[in-house]
This record gives sequence, C-alpha cells and structure tokens, in this order.
Amino acid sequence: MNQFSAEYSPQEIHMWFERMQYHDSTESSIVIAVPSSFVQDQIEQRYARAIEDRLLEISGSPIKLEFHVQRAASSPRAQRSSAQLVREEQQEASASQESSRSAPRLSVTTAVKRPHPSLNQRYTFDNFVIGENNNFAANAALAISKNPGTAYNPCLVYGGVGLGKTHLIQSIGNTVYQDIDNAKIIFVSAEEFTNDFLNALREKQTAQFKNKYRYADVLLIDDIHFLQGKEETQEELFHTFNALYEANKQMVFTCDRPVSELRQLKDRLRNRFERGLNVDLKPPSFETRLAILQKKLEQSNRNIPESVLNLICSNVTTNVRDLEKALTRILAYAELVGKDITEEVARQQLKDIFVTHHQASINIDFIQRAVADYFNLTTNELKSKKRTAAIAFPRQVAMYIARQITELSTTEVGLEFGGRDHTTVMYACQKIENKMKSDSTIEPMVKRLIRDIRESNAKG
Ligand SMILES: Nc1ncnc2c1ncn2[C@@H]1O[C@H](COP(=O)(O)OP(=O)(O)OP(=O)(O)O)[C@@H](O)[C@H]1O
Repeated sequence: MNQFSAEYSPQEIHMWFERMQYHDSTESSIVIAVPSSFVQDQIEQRYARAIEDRLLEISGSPIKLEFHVQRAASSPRAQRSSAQLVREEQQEASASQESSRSAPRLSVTTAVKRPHPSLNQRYTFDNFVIGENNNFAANAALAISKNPGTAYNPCLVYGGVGLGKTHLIQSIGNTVYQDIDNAKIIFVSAEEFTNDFLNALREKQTAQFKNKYRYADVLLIDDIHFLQGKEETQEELFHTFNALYEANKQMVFTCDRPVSELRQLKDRLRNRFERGLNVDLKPPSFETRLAILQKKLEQSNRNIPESVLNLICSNVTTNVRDLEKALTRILAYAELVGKDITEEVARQQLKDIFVTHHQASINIDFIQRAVADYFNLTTNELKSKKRTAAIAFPRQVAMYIARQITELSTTEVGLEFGGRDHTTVMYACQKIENKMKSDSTIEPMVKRLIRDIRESNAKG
C-alpha cells in the first residue's frame, strides 16, 4: 500500500484503504475483507482497477480482486440497522469526498445537480410516506439507492394501480443521480423500451440500442407487464439483463402483479425477474392515507379541516393517485370559488371519485355475500382463519370468482379475505380449476354463482 500513499490523499487512505483487510487468496485472486457492501462497492468503483493493474505489474500475471463483507459482530456499529449503517457510511463518504481526488470511474458527489431529464424531481424518498403497506419495498429501494448493483439486484416492485411503484423506482434514480457522479441512469417504461427496440430494428441501429441499455449503471424499467406477448422485445431484454447482471449493474423493474402471474412471458425472462428481490406494495391503511394527505398539504402550504381529510380517507381506499386527485380537486374548488371546505362541499365535489371507489369494493362484497349465502355461511367465516373443509372450499370458490370477475390482483384479493398472502389466493384458484376438471358438478355451480353475482351487481 506504500506506493499508493503517494497517489492518494490521507483521507482516502483512511476512508477506504484502511478499511480493507486481507482475507484469503488463490493463485488468481485476492479476497479482501471489507466492513460493508457499500465500502466494497466504493472500492470496486474507485480503486479496484488500479489495484489490479498494480498487482499485475508486481506478479506478472492477472490477479482479480474479490471482496468479502465482514461486519464485526460485537461492535456497536454492527448492532445498528443496515439502513443506519448505509446512512452513516454515506455521510462519511461525502465528508471524505471533499478532499479526495476525482475518481476515474463513478464517485460520490455532494453538489446538487440539475434534474435528470427522464426523472420526475417530485419522486423522492422524502416525499414518499412509509406505512405498513409499503415499508419493505420502500426500505429495499432506499438501500438500493445507497448501494446500487450489490445486495438487491435485480429488484422487482409489484402492486396495484396508483400505489407508488413509479414514485419508488424514480426515487432510486433521483438519489443515485444526485449522489454518484457519472452514473448512467436509464428510466423507461416497458412501452418505451419496446418502441426504442422496434425503432432500432427498423432503422438498423441495434448496435446503438445495445450500447444505450447495456452500458447503464442503473436501469429502471416501469410496468413490465406491458411486455407480455412481445417475444422479440422479451428476448432483447433477456440479453440486456444478462449483460448488466454480469457487470453488477443495478436493475429495478415494476409490474402490476407478481411475475408468476404474467401469462405471456417467457420462462427464462420470468426466472431472471424472480432471481432477485421481489417486493409488493399493498393498498395503504387509513392512517397511512391520512399521513399521505397531510404530507401533500404540508408541501402545498394549505390546510383543510380534519373532518374533510377523514372523509376523503374513508372513501378513497385503494389508490393513492385518486387520493391525490380528490385533494387537488377540493383545494382548487376552495381557491377558485372562494368557499370554505366543509364536509358537505367535499361530499358534493368528490361524488364521482367516491362512487368509483365504492363500485370497486362492491364487487368483492357481492362475491363474498353471494358465496357465503350459497354455502350457508357468514362472510366473517369466509374471511376468518378457520381451515375446516366446510369453510375452506367456499373460501376458495369465492377467491376464484373474485379473480375471474374483478380487476383485483391476488394480493388485493388476499387482503379482502382476512389479509391472506397472494400465494394462498393463487393456490385456491388452482385448486378450483383442478376441481372443475375432475368433478363435473363444480363448473356449473361456479358459473351459476358468477352469473348471479353479475346480475345482482348490475341491479345495484
Ligand atoms: N406512499 C406514498 N407517499 C406519497 N405519495 C405517494 C405514495 N404512494 C403513491 N404516491 C403518489 O401517488 C401517485 C401515484 O403513484 P405512482 O404513479 O408511483 O403509482 P404506480 O403504482 O406507478 O401506478 P400505475 O400502476 O398506475 O403506474 C403519485 O403522484 C405518487 O407520488
């Protein structure tokens, strides 16, 4: 390391080199122990190539640098949460940055930059309210943004409409963009990726296309369910995926359902998506909905009575975008018409948004009531934890019907049946499908129930 001291500042040596320890070696590699993935990533990006070049000079044969993350079990540092560690290391990194020379590849930056051209500046972690429905996904996204290309790669965030998927992956992009100089961040919807690819084919510019996507440091693709049935684009994404994965570049995708439920997706691409961390976003609880509205009010420096906030949160339950829409409308009304916002005004102005949400929930209520009546049970029994055959089978029928005639995902159906997991719903649907094949009485029964439910729903 002596030769390095002439080239690097004392701060850099203290910050990075003194945190490396010899761990192991083979003929062609040296394994270095480091205290965290973040340190590993930084060393890889800043110095690995220079160290490997120096090792080649000294030994005359290529020696690869490998890393082993080793946290001291008993140190107070090790007892802190990984999020705290990431934060601390990030702060230390920023502090040491001032005195470090500019790195040849990616390096941490402290200056606030101009917005990224394809990212919405509003989509940041600061603006994202974390509740029980999204804390796993939000913390994963936060960890990725501090340490791209390491622990959670690839990551797939899935969930229903308007629950914050785009907000979360763009927050990753915005954070990496602000924190790391020269990081090449690509955010596209799956539709844009497809169009880009088809244009490249048409214009015979596939080499440019490959250069664009296969040299990204962070690739963010929104709404991958759009790729269903698009075999050529899937094939191209498969190769893009492999190139980035091999190069330890971060990929994050979003989808409106678990990948296992995407029907027209090639297995090998599905396997790639499933290889990393898959996290879901559920609809927010009443308290989280309230916190989201309060945050939006705070940001716009406005205020509305608590009773109106409660009214909105009680009536808009499954979609944060609609929650925002309701708030925006009521604030605009107050400003343009100059009236105080009362519960009555809110009820009047938000009638259509409220009705849409009630209709969405009526379907599943109808289904549960109709199925419970048919089997002479109560809806509470259907939603209960009881697993006796007399209840389990009707519950599976109700779940199957819910999947057939509503837009709800398996995650959402699971929530409506006492907070069950989406895999339970998938299992139930499979079970009913099998029974319909093996027992000729089942299919007519399910079809009749579906017809009755549709008719009574139409009558209102
Ligand atoms: N937890 C949250 N805190 C604050 N705002 C949120 C939260 N979740 C969602 N939003 C806001 O709700 C709106 C919809 O979110 P977003 O577009 O990210 O949803 P989505 O899941 O990508 O929807 P879609 O499936 O329609 O693409 C955005 O304006 C976003 O900022």
